[in-house]
Amino acid sequence: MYLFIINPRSGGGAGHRTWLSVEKLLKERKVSYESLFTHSADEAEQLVAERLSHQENWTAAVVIGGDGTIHSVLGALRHSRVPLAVIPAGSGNDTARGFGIPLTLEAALEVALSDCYLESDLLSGADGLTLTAVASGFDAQVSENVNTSWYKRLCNAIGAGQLAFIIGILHTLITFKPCRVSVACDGTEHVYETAWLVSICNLPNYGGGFLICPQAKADDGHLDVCVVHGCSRWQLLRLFPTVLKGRHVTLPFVSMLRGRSVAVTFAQARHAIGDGESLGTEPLAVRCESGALRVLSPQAVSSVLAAAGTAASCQASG
Ligand SMILES: Nc1ncnc2c1ncn2[C@@H]1O[C@H](COP(=O)(O)OP(=O)(O)OP(=O)(O)O)[C@@H](O)[C@H]1O
Repeated sequence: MYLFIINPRSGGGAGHRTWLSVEKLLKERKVSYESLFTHSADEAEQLVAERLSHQENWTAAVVIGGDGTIHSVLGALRHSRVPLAVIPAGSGNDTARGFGIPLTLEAALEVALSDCYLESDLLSGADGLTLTAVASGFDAQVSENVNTSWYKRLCNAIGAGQLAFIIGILHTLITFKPCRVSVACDGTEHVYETAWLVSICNLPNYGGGFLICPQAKADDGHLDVCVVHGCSRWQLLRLFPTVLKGRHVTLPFVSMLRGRSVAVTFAQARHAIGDGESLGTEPLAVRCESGALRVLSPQAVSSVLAAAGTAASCQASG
């Protein structure tokens, strides 16, 4: 039995439209399912936990929505052994990209109905769980600005979600000021005097496909950290095209760190986001919860083929 969790307003209404098409395909294929429409993150966490506890035989929990919708059910799915599947219907869809899940409905549904999952790490902090990345500083401010903007709705309406982030970057570049930050990685402190951003990543990408930590792997038991510091506004602007390909990592004003626990304290209050959702402006303390969430992903197939004993599995369909 599959549990479909639908956020009808993700992607500016794409969630609802996607569900109508998916439901048709499920009926054609005679797949057993239950559906759950959710209207807020809090409601979703509670309803999903209730549904999962009512019966034992869930094959997967399939989210139709964007990164925020997936974020809302992490607490309910963590350690449940019910795998998460994703049919992307958001504007950024970074979770889907990071797990190699196709962005087209039919192909994503094939993955959701398959049985190959990765045992993904989760980022755990005072504000709960995050799957993709906890970002603080400039890019969190971009997200805050985009999420409260008129241009996000317009870009979603014309199917150009990524364009909203580009507009948001330019908007934030004019107003944001860098400041001192302390980043403690597995207890070792690194201090940067004029820091723009600190990103703690489980997946390589966020912000609609930017490869901020290109070497990050969901199932490696580590967090990858990118710090951008000591550069001018103009250098920061020129950095963004390089991030699309992950080529920024060798620049002199980019520092990459790695660890299992990361604490970030800015000298001035700075916004943070997890999976694109606001985490407020308090200092961050994030640790890696190894293999805490099963995720149905095409990457699991290659992991299984590549090495025995990897944190991935393909089982007979039930
Ligand atoms: N389970 C949920 N049901 C309904 N609304 C939710 C749920 N989880 C989060 N939300 C709210 O809906 C908003 C939009 O959802 P979501 O983030 O999935 O889509 P998006 O913003 O269009 O895409 P993306 O996050 O991929 O850019 C969230 O920012 C949050 O405010």
